[in-house]
Amino acid sequence: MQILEVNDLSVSFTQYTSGLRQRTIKVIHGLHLSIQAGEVLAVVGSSGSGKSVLAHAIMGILPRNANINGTILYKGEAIDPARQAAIRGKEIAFIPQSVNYLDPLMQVGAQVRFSVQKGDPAIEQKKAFERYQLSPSVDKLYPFQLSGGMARRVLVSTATVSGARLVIADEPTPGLHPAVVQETLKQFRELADQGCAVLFITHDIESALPIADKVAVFYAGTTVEIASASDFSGEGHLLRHPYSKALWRALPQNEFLPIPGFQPHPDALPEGCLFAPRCGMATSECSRVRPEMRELRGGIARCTHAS
Ligand SMILES: Nc1ncnc2c1ncn2[C@@H]1O[C@H](COP(=O)(O)OP(=O)(O)OP(=O)(O)O)[C@@H](O)[C@H]1O
Ligand code: NI
Repeated sequence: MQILEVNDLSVSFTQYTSGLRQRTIKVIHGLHLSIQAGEVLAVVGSSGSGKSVLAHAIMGILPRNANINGTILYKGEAIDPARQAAIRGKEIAFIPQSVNYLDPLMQVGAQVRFSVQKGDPAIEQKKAFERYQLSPSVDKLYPFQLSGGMARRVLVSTATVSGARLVIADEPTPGLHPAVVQETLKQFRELADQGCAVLFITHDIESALPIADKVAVFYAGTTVEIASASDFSGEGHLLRHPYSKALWRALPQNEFLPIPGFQPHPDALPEGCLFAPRCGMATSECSRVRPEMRELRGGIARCTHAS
């Protein structure tokens, strides 16, 4: 069953520059992706590629100056702001990139109990605290009394006790102890195995691969490839898009080869393929025409030359 489907999504922000002059920058464009029940989709890509904006668009928590086009379907039904508000925290759980999303005026144990939808709130909260190595005394603390790592573990607890059908985790693990990272990843896999769909945004491809079914590679505001996690192996020959291959080869445990050049800024995107200025395979056609996503060897890639 398809839990989440994003079709031709674009997000732009209107900003005031000098005086009353406005400018609009499009930070997500032409984005398609879907997640089935039972699936973990990892979303990777460099800083500023639009991963958090996508998460916020799905949750319905973008700021007021955002304009959204395209459709977001949850269980086959388009979601509008009213429905997003109704299912947020219940059917869709969110682990935000910033720990500032915790309610500053509520003790954290109560926040976790408040999220429990099935079973006894006190028991479920206790189990989650034990799983994430939070001592019982943390129950009565307020968010400002927590370290960054503890606050992250509280956020993960909140999402995992919620019984949500879709979990969106935006970089949930930086700064956490390796054992807690492993526990969190294991929990995502278990949630998916119980029928949940998990969208897992991360910088760490390597640690996401063992639990992910698919990987979506973001570049400059859109997906350039969606591949099976198993395609990320060896020298990356199974990957389709030159950027995914370059990203894979750039990992220290692989060839540690940096990618020359920079990701373009949203207000200065190249006319053709977004990656053409940095791509060794680029031809003159690549600088003129922006490729659409196309199916290729069981995955999807946005590249004219990929084979
Ligand atoms: N409220 C906003 N107003 C204007 N621009 C924004 C706003 N929020 C995000 N952006 C821009 O949108 C682009 C995508 O940002 P986003 O936070 O989604 O990146 P990201 O892929 O999550 O990066 P990171 O890996 O660093 O978290 C960036 O260029 C960012 O500056
Ligand atoms: Ni982000």
